Amino acid sequence: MTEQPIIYTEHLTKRFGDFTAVDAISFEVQKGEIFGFLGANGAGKTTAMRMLCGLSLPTSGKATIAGFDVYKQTEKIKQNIGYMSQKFSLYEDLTIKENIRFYAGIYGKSDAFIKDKTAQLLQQLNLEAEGDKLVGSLPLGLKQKLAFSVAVFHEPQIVFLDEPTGGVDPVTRREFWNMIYEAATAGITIFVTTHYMDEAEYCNRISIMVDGKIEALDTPAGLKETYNAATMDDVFLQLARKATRSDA
Ligand SMILES: Nc1ncnc2c1ncn2[C@@H]1O[C@H](COP(=O)(O)OP(=O)(O)OP(=O)(O)O)[C@@H](O)[C@H]1O
Repeated sequence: MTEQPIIYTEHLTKRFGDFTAVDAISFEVQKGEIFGFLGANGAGKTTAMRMLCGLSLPTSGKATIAGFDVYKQTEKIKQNIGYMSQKFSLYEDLTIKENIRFYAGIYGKSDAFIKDKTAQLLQQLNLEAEGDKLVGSLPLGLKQKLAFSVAVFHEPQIVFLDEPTGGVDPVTRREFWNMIYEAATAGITIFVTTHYMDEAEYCNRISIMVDGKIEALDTPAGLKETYNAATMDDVFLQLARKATRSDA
């Protein structure tokens, strides 16, 4: 028997007035998968992701996240997911420990859970002595790794990452992806947008959006074969060239 997909969408659509930002997308993601969600600027990725996170109601179509309905069970969805992006992450004017406590508190974790897991997290990031430092004083790469750790702190079923490594140096991006792999191995499903094609190669499967539609969806190897391309960069460019949207 196959497991229920952890993310399921069918003709999921979002219109703003008469503009269709997300146009009838249908796909499934399995538990523990690392799923890359690619597309040129303006393709509709953020709009789609906001619907999947229960932050924005679809205009039409269906979607369930961890079995919860995106129309009726948005609170359940929020409890079962983690989220981070380059734009929205930690509070710069709180310390590392304060940030952890704040986010863990939102998810109703016990003091004992927070204490144990905080020690574990600080050790993993080699930050044992830095817990009382302000997050604003940390370098960007470290801030992003910390933000990821905080996004999965409450052990969500899925974590949504919106361009999590934007502006981060290649070595730190590599380390960041090691953390993603560890989380996926622990059973957390990863849904990630990125503009870096080397990162796309690290995903189990990738979808590529063009003008609100999913134009391609496969493994990196499968996409390269279909588009007769040597690299993911080449696949992406072939598809992105089809875009007609003005901000794409
Ligand atoms: N609230 C809104 N009202 C009207 N149009 C919107 C709104 N939000 C997004 N759009 C439009 O929908 C389209 C898709 O935007 P979206 O931000 O989802 O794209 P994206 O693929 O995430 O792009 P980027 O990589 O630049 O973040 C764009 O043309 C954008 O201008």
